[in-house]
Amino acid sequence: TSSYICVLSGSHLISALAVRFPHWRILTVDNLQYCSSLKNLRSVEASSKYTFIPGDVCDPFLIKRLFATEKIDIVFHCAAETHVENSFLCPSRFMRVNADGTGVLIRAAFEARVRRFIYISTDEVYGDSLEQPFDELSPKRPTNPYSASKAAAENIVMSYWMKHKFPVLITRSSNVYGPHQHHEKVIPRFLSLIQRDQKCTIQGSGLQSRHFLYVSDVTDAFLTLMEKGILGEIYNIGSSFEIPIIQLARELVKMKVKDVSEEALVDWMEFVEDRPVTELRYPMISDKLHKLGWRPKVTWKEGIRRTIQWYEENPNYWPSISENGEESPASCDQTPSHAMPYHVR
Ligand SMILES: Cc1cn([C@H]2C[C@H](O)[C@@H](COP(=O)(O)OP(=O)(O)O[C@H]3O[C@H](CO)[C@@H](O)[C@H](O)[C@H]3O)O2)c(=O)[nH]c1=O
Repeated sequence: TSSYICVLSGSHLISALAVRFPHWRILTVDNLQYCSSLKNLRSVEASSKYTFIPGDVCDPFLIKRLFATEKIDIVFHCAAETHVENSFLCPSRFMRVNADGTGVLIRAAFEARVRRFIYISTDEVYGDSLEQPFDELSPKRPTNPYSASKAAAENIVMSYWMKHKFPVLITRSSNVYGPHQHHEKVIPRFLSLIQRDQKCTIQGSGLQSRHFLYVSDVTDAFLTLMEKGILGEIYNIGSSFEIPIIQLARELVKMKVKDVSEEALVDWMEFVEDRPVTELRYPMISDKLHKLGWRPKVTWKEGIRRTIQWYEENPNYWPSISENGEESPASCDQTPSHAMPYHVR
């Protein structure tokens, strides 16, 4: 039988669902912010099973109407403000989109008796750890406004499970990379900079490390959880591939620049101001998900090869990083239209 599935953002997931379940109807809601693009959905746009709805997860009228008019069985909630640096500039916007938006969505989904509500969260809710890896029972200790807003959203989702046994699942994944990703994230950013003969902008010492997962492995994990995940549970989606950021820059330069010598590598790095909080590493144990049969399939070597090739073939996919190598911070000073004039005495 065909199901009705609603995905809030998450273009790779939508493409994977369309391939795996060709009879399902897929609805997507996305407000097409600077870091998303309709081009990411080219593989599904012609399908009669697929509908794109431009809109905002924070819009209760739109979201309520959506659930009232469509018979939705499954929700994947990937809509979020995601960039840690921006979250220090616009903390309230992160709370509004990530926490309030989740509240709007889960209430509508609950009232419509959705069969599964899968919330896509992050390893950053644990805060960082130098030694001890996190499992799903580790406490949440977010250290930036982004992860704080994701932790708040998780709590809202869990409260619907605890109070109503509304069928929720939560995922927490490591850093994702692969084609299409906006160049605010470190791998596409370094690749785009190197491609333009510019230096990799290393924040702080570059000794902080990240675990990277190729995007198709993450969508596989989402599908595994949709089919086999235990309701009310949280699942880590981790990777054993960990690399310090400075080493990442070195590797990417070596892959992109022909015959570059070891000594010349340093000329490709520019050390820039660190973030307000340096999160050193996010080690995770993913045994719970492994028990459901999921394992990452794409090696770093293969994943980065595909990624590099994609960025070389699509150099102008995103508007380019500005000349000085910095992107303008997302603006967060929009005044609500109903705001009262404020006079300083
Ligand atoms: C863009 C950029 C980043 N970095 C560093 C900062 C971080 O230590 C590391 C990774 O940065 P980002 O690619 O922005 O990713 P990070 O802050 O880890 O967060 C990502 O990964 C998280 C999962 O851990 C997601 O929940 C977030 O939404 C996602 O943005 O690279 C640089 O040194 N230079 C850069 O230009």
